[in-house]
Amino acid sequence: MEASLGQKQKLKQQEFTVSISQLSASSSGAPCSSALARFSIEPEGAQLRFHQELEPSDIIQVDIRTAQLFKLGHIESVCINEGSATNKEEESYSRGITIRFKVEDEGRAFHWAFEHWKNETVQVCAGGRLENGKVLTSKSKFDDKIEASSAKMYFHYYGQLLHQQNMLQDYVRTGTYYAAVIENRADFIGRVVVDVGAGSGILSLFAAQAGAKHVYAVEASEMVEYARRLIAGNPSLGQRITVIKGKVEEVELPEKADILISEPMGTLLINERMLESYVIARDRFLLPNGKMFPTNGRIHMAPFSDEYLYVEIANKALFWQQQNYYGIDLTALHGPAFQGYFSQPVVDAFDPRLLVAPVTSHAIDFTSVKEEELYEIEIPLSFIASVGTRVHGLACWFDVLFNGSSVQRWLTTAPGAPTTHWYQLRCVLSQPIYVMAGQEITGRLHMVAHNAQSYTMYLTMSAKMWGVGAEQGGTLQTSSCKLDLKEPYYRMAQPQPYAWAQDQHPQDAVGLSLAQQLSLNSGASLTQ
Ligand SMILES: C[S@@+](CC[C@H](N)C(=O)[O-])C[C@H]1O[C@@H](n2cnc3c(N)ncnc32)[C@H](O)[C@@H]1O
Repeated sequence: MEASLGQKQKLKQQEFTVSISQLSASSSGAPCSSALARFSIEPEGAQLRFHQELEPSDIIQVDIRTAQLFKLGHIESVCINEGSATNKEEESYSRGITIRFKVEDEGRAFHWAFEHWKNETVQVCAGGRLENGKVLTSKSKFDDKIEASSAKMYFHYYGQLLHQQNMLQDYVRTGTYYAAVIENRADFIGRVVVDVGAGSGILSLFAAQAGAKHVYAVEASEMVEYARRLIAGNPSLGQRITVIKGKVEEVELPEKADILISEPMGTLLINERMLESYVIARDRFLLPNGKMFPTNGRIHMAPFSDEYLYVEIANKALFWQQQNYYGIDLTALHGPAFQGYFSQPVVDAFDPRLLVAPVTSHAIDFTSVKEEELYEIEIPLSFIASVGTRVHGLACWFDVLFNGSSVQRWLTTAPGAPTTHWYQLRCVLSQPIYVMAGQEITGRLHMVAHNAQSYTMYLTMSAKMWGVGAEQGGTLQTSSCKLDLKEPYYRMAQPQPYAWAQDQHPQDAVGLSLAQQLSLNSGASLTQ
């Protein structure tokens, strides 16, 4: 079944052997006959034709754009359409064709193919008006909010095996997923699972290992071809996995899921805006009270002090202080260049001893958050400084929880924990603030989603009045910055265990080529 789906792009058709009988106002209860159901692309759009074995000339043509398919039972469906028999006079009444499949899986595949080819028609008719007056649009929720060029680069990136390998080789990540699934077999055994953004298909295979009845692996990039191969190479698991190419915002599935599994986390949890797709998949495919793996996530934040990092960033703009660059004074651009460097969040693994106050957290419950709530995230900040120091900005990281029925497992990207390919993220203030031990630091982190699958970050941090006059309120110093989460500064060459940071300062790892930075992380090239 998978092979013929895979070849569809080349063959431009897909076939199923079924039994059919026709129901209509004028002919009821016609006998069942064996037929070849063929989906194909014709000049007028995608078509479904039934070629009957006994009367090969009697072809029943179904216009998928207007037809509807309903399940009658495990192996029986009905297709309601306004088609015509090609060898007969035009008939203008609606009719039903009962379709019987040999096994349930075949019916499931047929339903999937029907919806898939219908979508294909929608693409062909993008924005066009159909004869029945319905306006079809190819724009999905994803297309509405994401710039086409961003999506193209994004799915191109994930279509390459090397980037999937990079994620698979993050053993903290993949090992935690494996443990969370296998330790919670009870949540998978006999269940229908949807893998949201399946990539290589690894999580679908884990779900099948844990005893899932059926897994729908939905993936929008060209990685589906490799996922199919990987799944076919593990046949005992693969027979319970259907790979579906498309965006979770657009594909149709033949049944609802008991559990969703996904790895939608980008840098700082929210980069790439895939959490929104996870939430849309929940609303489209998950049964009420179904489970989500992961179930919820938290963004953690704390002020940090890192003189080396600050000087390193400030020094990057020194180039623009040259007054005689081939006879040209560059200093007019020093200001914007300086601000530009400080608008890049820094991604690296830092020593948690750089944190200067206890952590504050922002929780997101994937099972209940509304998609729109992820468009703009506002986090009030309030910390008590543990030491007197210069605060250079806000350090951030995240974790997610797999809230299984048997075991609760956290995947953390915290500083000091084993390093993941997400590392941690730091927003560096161009104007550091001075604090005394015990002084309150307030502020806010405001993140606004943009159509290039990331966020603009607005950070404000203030040191509250201290000592005499403090009772009047008021702030002593305030520093703000605007950053683009899509343009981080990747500061590390290789994923390192945390032990690295204890005897060697992270600053030693600076000066990477762009190529090195690109190979770092699943988010890296997306951000260039
Ligand atoms: C971070 S990767 C995870 C891949 C795989 N699940 C794993 O854990 O190794 C996210 C995958 O989701 C896919 N993806 C992102 N948004 C999607 C969407 N809206 N619909 C379908 N696939 C999507 C990407 O192409 C990518 O392969």
